[in-house]
Amino acid sequence: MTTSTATALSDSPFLRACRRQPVPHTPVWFMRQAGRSLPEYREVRASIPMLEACRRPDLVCEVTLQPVRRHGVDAAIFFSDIMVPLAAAGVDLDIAPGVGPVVARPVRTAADIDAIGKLDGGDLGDIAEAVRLLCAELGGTPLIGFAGAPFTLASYLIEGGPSRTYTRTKALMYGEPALWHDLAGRLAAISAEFLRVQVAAGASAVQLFDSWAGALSEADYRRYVLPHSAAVLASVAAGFPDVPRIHFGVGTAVLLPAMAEAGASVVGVDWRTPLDVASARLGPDVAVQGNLDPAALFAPWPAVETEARRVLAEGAATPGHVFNLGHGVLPETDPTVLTRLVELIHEASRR
Ligand SMILES: Cc1c2[nH]c(c1CCC(=O)O)Cc1[nH]c(c(CCC(=O)O)c1C)Cc1[nH]c(c(CCC(=O)O)c1C)Cc1[nH]c(c(C)c1CCC(=O)O)C2
Repeated sequence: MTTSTATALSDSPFLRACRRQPVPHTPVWFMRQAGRSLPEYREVRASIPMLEACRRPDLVCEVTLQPVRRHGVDAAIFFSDIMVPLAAAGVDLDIAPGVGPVVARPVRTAADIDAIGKLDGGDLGDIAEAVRLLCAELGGTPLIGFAGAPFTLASYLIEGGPSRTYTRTKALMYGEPALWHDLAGRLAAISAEFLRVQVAAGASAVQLFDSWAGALSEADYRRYVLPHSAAVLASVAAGFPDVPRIHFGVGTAVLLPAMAEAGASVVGVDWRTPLDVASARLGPDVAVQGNLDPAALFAPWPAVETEARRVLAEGAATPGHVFNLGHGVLPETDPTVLTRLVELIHEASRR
């Protein structure tokens, strides 16, 4: 990387906001900005299964760049899936269209847990290659690397697929805590390695997705989950102290302080909690990311604008704000609304 690229990156509004430094405008990117809302994405993916697409550096690079070109967002997020490192560690799984992750043999016993392999960075050469290609193309635009957090990953492995109630996951957690901690510890090591490979290859920040942690009480989160997510974030902090760590989940109003304590520099907030309220709970040393309701993008533009301006105003009352949705872009979203939203955020927050 040239010195001027390194300076441009370090001075980028996204990384400055993560560090709670003054910014020329509020940075904005969208979870799932690369994906089915874009016709150019659907064209590239037409005949290629998701997990295969994730292992092709040229394709990952193209798809990651699509929303940066189209919307002018302030950061790219690496195109992959939270299940990719588990597949690389030998778990037999698929990503079924319209369903999500499906695990061939759900993990329920000590033997199942023992069968989960270790992830060796050497198995992720194509991931590192894709990150390097991307960083060269992105120049001064930061790339966010990501991984799934142990609870969210465990829920897919134990349930065998998506779940609304997490009954088997919780049954293992409450009923066999030693097995639970063994599994969560292994998943933490896999996620940490996935993040390490992305950052070592050039990613400027990381996001740990604990999308489904909101299913837990604060006490259970602290007891069964926090130590494992903290291990993932600590491993990034130890290797790359200057790389911001974003920690995100849905329905986490009561978990926000614990999610920060796990070692986050930025906490992602869904639309249920106003950003100023979230920030008051998180304190002055943590930035916030969010939190426009993804469903609000289906309203007529004046209503989208009103909601976006409210989020900006609430974000302005925090130590640092990265504008985002409260969860991922829904596949049916009109991409022209996303472009218009980026323009609005940049203009309305210009200082
Ligand atoms: C829920 C889900 C998973 N995996 C999948 C689903 C969706 C099921 C469906 O709607 O058909 C499958 C999946 N994952 C991804 C795709 C392709 C892109 C798309 O269709 O939009 C597809 C089809 C990309 C992804 N999957 C993920 C990313 C990275 C993060 C991002 O872009 O924001 C991408 C590009 C990460 C991911 N992957 C998963 C979770 C829980 C997360 C964390 C983020 C979240 O809560 O939504 C599991």
